[in-house]
Amino acid sequence: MVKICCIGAGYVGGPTMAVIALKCPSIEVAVVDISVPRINAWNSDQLPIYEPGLDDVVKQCRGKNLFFSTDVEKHVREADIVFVSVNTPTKTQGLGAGKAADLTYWESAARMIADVSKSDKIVVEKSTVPVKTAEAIEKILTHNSKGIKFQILSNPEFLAEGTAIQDLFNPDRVLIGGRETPEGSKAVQALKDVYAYWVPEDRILTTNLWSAELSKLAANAFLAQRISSVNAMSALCEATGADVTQVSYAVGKDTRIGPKFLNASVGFGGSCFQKDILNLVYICECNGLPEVAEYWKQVIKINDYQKNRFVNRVVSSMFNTVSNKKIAILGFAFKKDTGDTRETPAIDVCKGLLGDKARLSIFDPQVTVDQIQRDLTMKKFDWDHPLHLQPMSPTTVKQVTCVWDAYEATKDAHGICILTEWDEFKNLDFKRIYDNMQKPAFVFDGRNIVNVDQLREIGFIVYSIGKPLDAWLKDMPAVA
Ligand SMILES: NC(=O)C1=CN([C@@H]2O[C@H](COP(=O)(O)OP(=O)(O)OC[C@H]3O[C@@H](n4cnc5c(N)ncnc54)[C@H](O)[C@@H]3O)[C@@H](O)[C@H]2O)C=CC1
Ligand SMILES: O=C(O)[C@H]1O[C@H](OP(=O)(O)OP(=O)(O)OC[C@H]2O[C@@H](n3ccc(=O)[nH]c3=O)[C@H](O)[C@@H]2O)[C@H](O)[C@@H](O)[C@@H]1O
Repeated sequence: MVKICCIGAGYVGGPTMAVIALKCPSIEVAVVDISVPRINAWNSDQLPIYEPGLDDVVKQCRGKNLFFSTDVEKHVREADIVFVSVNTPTKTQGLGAGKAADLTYWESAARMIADVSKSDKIVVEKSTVPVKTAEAIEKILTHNSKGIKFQILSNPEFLAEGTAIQDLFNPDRVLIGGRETPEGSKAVQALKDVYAYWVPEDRILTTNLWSAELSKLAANAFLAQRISSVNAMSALCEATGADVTQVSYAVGKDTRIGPKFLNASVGFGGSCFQKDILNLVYICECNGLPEVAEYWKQVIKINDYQKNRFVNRVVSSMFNTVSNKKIAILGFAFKKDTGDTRETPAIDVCKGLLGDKARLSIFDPQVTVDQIQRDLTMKKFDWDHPLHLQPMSPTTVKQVTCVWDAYEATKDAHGICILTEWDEFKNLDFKRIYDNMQKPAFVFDGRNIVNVDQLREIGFIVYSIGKPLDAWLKDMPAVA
């Protein structure tokens, strides 16, 4: 029986391995992690991450051919294939600080694999890593190998949160990069055989190691670039009276461009887009390509501009001050159908409003009070470290309350900011909400989910990203 071990039981390791176990009943899969609470949660009824369909997959295989454990060394030693899916945060100190990927967790995993192994293994990069990481990992493994042979493969993951199970069941492609040697090809084939249980062969792409590593960074950069492009257009739409939804639709109808990923928003969030682009920028700079680095940097600059622009709209619309005003924040997760708040635009928007002394009442159906307080007090990039290394009891922000209901959040509020596109926000009783708010009552829709005309009819002053401006807002400056 082939044995797989995955180091890192996070958003990628957990769902990916659960799906491999489900689709390959004859393979034994162990997911290991240094975080005891995380593994305990994977072994309980309350999984550590919220992902539609995941509970069902885990229930079908846990205890049969899927195991979650903190006994990292035992499972690594026994495995034929070891996936590494640990954190690769942005460095906060030293060379490349603020851009380069911090490979501390990867390196310690590689050293441990070399230490405990007693048989040949295939080691698979599942984490997103800088180009040429495989070379460094190879060196660590071979210099400590005691005669054991390791083959390194790059198998980046393309799932998106909220649709992870669907994406894993039916991936657009699986990418496997390996050394172009007979041993390398054999290892690539072994991993191909795993995916071939359920992925059609023409969707399993094989490349050299460096192409696979770079393709992952490139794919995220292209996706984020689309969002920054449409968000840049949203500012121009507001200035000219065009409607960004109509523009996106018209542009996306061109089959060469396509309709997906063209929704204007308050900005993209999530654990990877910014991190991976910063990493790409750093690699370009290190390779003497400052113009290319500058090009990709713009994607992040526009994203920051969009978040600032949103905050400035809120403040300038409300008579240039939100001091002591209650602002309801609907949605804190970085997108719907996840409880993940890593790099969510809500953090920057809330901090911006708090900077202008607002009082915030926050509601998100999947995010806890503790998480929100941690996010609003944590230093940039601290979130991307294993849980037990993060500050656990930071000071709470007094002007922030978190509630479990949108009606409670909006009661007596002066304004509402919609920051996540949760479906339930589309069906709120906005007449009831309006009646219980201070007047004039404002709605700032950062996700373009409300029916602007209906809300205006109720009496709201409405701002919706990239849509023709409310008469109220027309003469207000919206400087970013
Ligand atoms: N979150 C996402 O949607 C995607 C993430 N990725 C990439 O996958 C990698 C992992 O991301 P996530 O799963 O989101 O992170 P995560 O933070 O949810 O999970 C990483 C896990 O690794 C564990 N860990 C760290 N060092 C370890 C060690 N030496 N031994 C054992 N366990 C260790 C941590 O405790 C943590 O539970 C990152 O490189 C990320 O860029 C790639 C595609 C999608
Ligand atoms: O490497 C990763 O971590 C993953 O990053 C993204 O997945 P994810 O961040 O989970 O979610 P997305 O659906 O890509 O959304 C990212 C952000 O962009 C925003 N977005 C997305 C699409 C859009 O049209 N407009 C827009 O503002 C979302 O609201 C969200 O804040 C990629 O889509 C995955 O392919 C990749 O594997």
